[in-house]
Amino acid sequence: MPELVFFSGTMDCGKSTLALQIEHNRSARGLQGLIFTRDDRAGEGKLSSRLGLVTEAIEAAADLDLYAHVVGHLSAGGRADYVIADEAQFLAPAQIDQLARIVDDLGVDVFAFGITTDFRSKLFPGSQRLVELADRIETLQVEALCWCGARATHNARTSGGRMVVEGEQVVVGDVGLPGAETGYEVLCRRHHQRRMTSAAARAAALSPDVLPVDRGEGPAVSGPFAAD
Ligand SMILES: Nc1ncnc2c1ncn2[C@@H]1O[C@H](COP(=O)(O)OP(=O)(O)O)[C@@H](O)[C@H]1O
Ligand SMILES: Cc1cn([C@H]2C[C@H](O)[C@@H](COP(=O)(O)O)O2)c(=O)[nH]c1=O
Repeated sequence: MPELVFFSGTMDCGKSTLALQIEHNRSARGLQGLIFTRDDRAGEGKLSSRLGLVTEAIEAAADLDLYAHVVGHLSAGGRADYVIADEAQFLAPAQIDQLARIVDDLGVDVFAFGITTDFRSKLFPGSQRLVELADRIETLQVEALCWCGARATHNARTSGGRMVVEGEQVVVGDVGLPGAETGYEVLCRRHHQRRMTSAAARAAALSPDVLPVDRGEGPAVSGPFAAD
């Protein structure tokens, strides 16, 4: 049975890498897929992974009817054995319905990849629709980690290094750029709720207000993986 599968996780957990692997394994066996993406960091019409791989993709602009596009491709004699949709959180809910229709009316597997929640831990509309419609939701197996060592489950946005909780839902950006005007950091829920990024944790550990009294028991533990 063809399926609509939603591979979800935080930023930087390997979604695009998995999309590229699925594409590679299927095309290596002679299958032909259509790859959609939207607002990839590498630029328009690209599906890119932080491991350095990138492939051409169809930019799924807001007004692109994904179902009509696949039908048009088939009508013109093209093949579509499967469909990949990366950055699916940016798709409109109607476009997710179109993905479901590709599965149900055309009998084609659709693999969608995206983050579920935004920097305020609110659902993206496209991800909400995927949760509502997907046959299966798969959580990525490679865990992205919070600075404390716990599994990262939430995406924080930083502005000039400080976590922010107000702003536009969509701002394309990357993790690992703490000084950037807009950056992102993955956190566990506890530290997302407390707005404690790695920089904030480091600053708190260095603050004289919270320095532990030295009782001659060795160095105080601070930084990543320290208990807070
Ligand atoms: N230099 C590196 N060496 C090994 N693995 C890396 C390196 N850089 C990134 N990765 C892996 O790539 C993952 C991010 O992959 P990517 O597909 O870009 O994530 P996503 O699409 O979920 O944002 C990281 O979680 C890590 O496992
Ligand atoms: C949390 C959050 C993220 N984004 C953007 C930032 C990136 O461009 C993508 C996620 O890409 P990834 O391959 O999963 O790392 O989404 C955003 O626009 N708004 C947010 O709240």
